[in-house]
Amino acid sequence: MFRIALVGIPRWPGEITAIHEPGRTFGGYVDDELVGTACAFSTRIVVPGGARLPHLAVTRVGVLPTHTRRGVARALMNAQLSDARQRGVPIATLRAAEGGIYERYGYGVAGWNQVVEVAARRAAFRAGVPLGGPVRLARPDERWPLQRRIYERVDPGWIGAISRTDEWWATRRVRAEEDKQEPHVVVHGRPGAETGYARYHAASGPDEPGAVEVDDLVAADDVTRAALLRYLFTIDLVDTVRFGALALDDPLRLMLVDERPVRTVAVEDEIWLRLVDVPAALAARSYRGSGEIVVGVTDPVLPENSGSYWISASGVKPTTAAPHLTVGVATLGALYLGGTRWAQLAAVGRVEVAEPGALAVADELFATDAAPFCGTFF
Ligand SMILES: CC(=O)SCCNC(=O)CCNC(=O)[C@H](O)C(C)(C)COP(=O)(O)OP(=O)(O)OC[C@H]1O[C@@H](n2cnc3c(N)ncnc32)[C@H](O)[C@@H]1OP(=O)(O)O
Repeated sequence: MFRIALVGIPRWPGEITAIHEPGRTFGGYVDDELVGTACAFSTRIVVPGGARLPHLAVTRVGVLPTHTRRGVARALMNAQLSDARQRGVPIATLRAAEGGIYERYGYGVAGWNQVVEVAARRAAFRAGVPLGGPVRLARPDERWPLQRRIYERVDPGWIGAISRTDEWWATRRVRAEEDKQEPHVVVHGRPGAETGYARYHAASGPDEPGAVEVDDLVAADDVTRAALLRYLFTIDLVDTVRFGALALDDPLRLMLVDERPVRTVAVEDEIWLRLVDVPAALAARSYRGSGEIVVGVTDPVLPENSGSYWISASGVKPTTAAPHLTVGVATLGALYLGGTRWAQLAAVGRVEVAEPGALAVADELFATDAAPFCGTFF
């Protein structure tokens, strides 16, 4: 059904149950006919301060073209959110097929990624960039279990990173292996103690001889990362290395003598974030500085989130005090990982400001060191 809703998805070759987590698929029915779905993977997400919170990775939202625009998706999204709330999941995120759909359900854009192309033959590393240890290519039979083992060992801790489930790996594996171009996995670190990998394949466009696309890049440290990049930039006959998703503040440019071989060809919204349990999610992240503010939140879909919250570096608690700043839950979702500033959203009318000085306090409280980035597509 989802393949009919989202035109262009290839037929799934195996058992569909392998890619659906039990209990996480909602169906929308009209007269006993299945006309819509909303699915999810149960993972964990890293929030500012490093806590890993239960997280719903929402995916495969679709309604048959014969039944769109009559509230099926709305019913599915609302049911999914209520269910997550009851199960104690404080955060949901998704990747949006279109930008105009999900804000009405309380999702805001909390993180972006950039698509980057590197003219590999011109990419010379600066003297201070680590050489890294030797790399090796994974054998086809070990490719997938090895990626998973390394991902779980590295256990990415950047803000916005998520864990990956059985169903997620099953989906990725089949989709990557059915591609015309075989995936290759290059690995860094001693066998049994690998510290990172990059998965890439030859670009398939007829006008792209000599181009490879990197679909996944995971490194435990700077040494590993440098080693994997050095490998990718020195493959014979490869002129262009395209990274499908890097963090906005990725240091790649800074590693090179000349930055110009690195070109950002697109910036895309990546993390659409929904605070399912506002007090739990606010209390789970860290805050900076000595300021304090009262934030008012409105959430028509999950009204139990509506209210005022006192926020400071020492904690978060509900309050009856009048809010300094008031936002819809989608705007709070956009702010939550620190990727957007309160002052910016106030300037475009997305924050109701009762106390103008509170904007600078809020920006200091919510500030983080790194741009939020997930790096896991679902
Ligand atoms: C996370 C992911 O899975 S991304 C993949 C999303 N899926 C797709 O793009 C597949 C193709 N599209 C579809 O299946 C459907 O059109 C859906 C799922 C996007 C929407 O389903 P519908 O049942 O038509 O949505 P529903 O009738 O509940 O509409 C709810 C609201 O969203 C709006 N809306 C629905 N689709 C869109 C859209 N593509 N762009 C903008 N607004 C939209 C409706 O106008 C309605 O607005 P309102 O609340 O102001 O009345």
